Amino acid sequence: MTTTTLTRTAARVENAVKVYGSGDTAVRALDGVTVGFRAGRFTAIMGPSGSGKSTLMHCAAGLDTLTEGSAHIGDTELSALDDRRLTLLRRDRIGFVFQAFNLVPTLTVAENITLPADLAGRRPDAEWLDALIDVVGLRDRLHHRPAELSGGQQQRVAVARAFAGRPEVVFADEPTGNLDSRSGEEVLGLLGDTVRQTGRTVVMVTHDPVAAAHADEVVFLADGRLVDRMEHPTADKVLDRMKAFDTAASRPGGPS
Ligand SMILES: Nc1ncnc2c1ncn2[C@@H]1O[C@H](COP(=O)(O)OP(=O)(O)OP(=O)(O)O)[C@@H](O)[C@H]1O
Repeated sequence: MTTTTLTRTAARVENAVKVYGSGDTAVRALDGVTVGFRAGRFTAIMGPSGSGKSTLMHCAAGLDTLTEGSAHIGDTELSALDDRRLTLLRRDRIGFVFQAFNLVPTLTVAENITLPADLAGRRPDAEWLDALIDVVGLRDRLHHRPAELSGGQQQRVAVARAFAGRPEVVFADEPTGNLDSRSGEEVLGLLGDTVRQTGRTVVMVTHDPVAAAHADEVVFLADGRLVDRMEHPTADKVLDRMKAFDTAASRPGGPS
């Protein structure tokens, strides 16, 4: 039994293979990845460009399907769900933050945050929302529209929206990609604070060692394979590990 199966995981994939295309042009974006994302923690997925980070996130979150293997949110195996139930699972149990903030420009900050719940016909938990608004520091902006906010503030709204429904896991794909470094730091600090203050789970794809250093743990992909995990990362340690991808010793199947 591996550590992964002994620890409670909010999301996991087992023997995940993803092949895009077919024949001569087929790309094996995931090549047998088994990884669990621990509940109540902030995990970063790192790796060189094209290593399969976004593919892993999309398949783990039910935005895309695996070619082989399985993906689970909690105890639910995603391939067992039809399209309708998968849509409901994404809506009810997962939050998303993307590089583009994806806010609705005609709605206020408050309306954007509660939009998923409103669309689902659910009343958001008022106490939870109230606490969340303080964590993201948007109380004095609730009646503004996205265009009246800075990029960093808009991404804070997207973070609040992702957590508003108390999801089991929030997936973030390069959430600071459109932000200057200071705003990026704020959003990353916010993701970490939200995890630590609320016990929620975040899985973030990034190629930036400074961003990864905000996480509790980093998992490293190379050539579609999981090659390492690192607890308590620092930017320097992550950068050093990334540099090692160029050496033969770090290649899958190579000496460790
Ligand atoms: N829709 C697609 N069709 C064909 N190939 C794809 C598709 N999406 C990704 N790929 C390929 O799969 C591999 C993994 O891509 P992926 O986007 O998951 O990597 P990544 O680590 O997130 O890269 P980056 O850091 O550059 O965003 C790459 O070779 C990519 O070109």
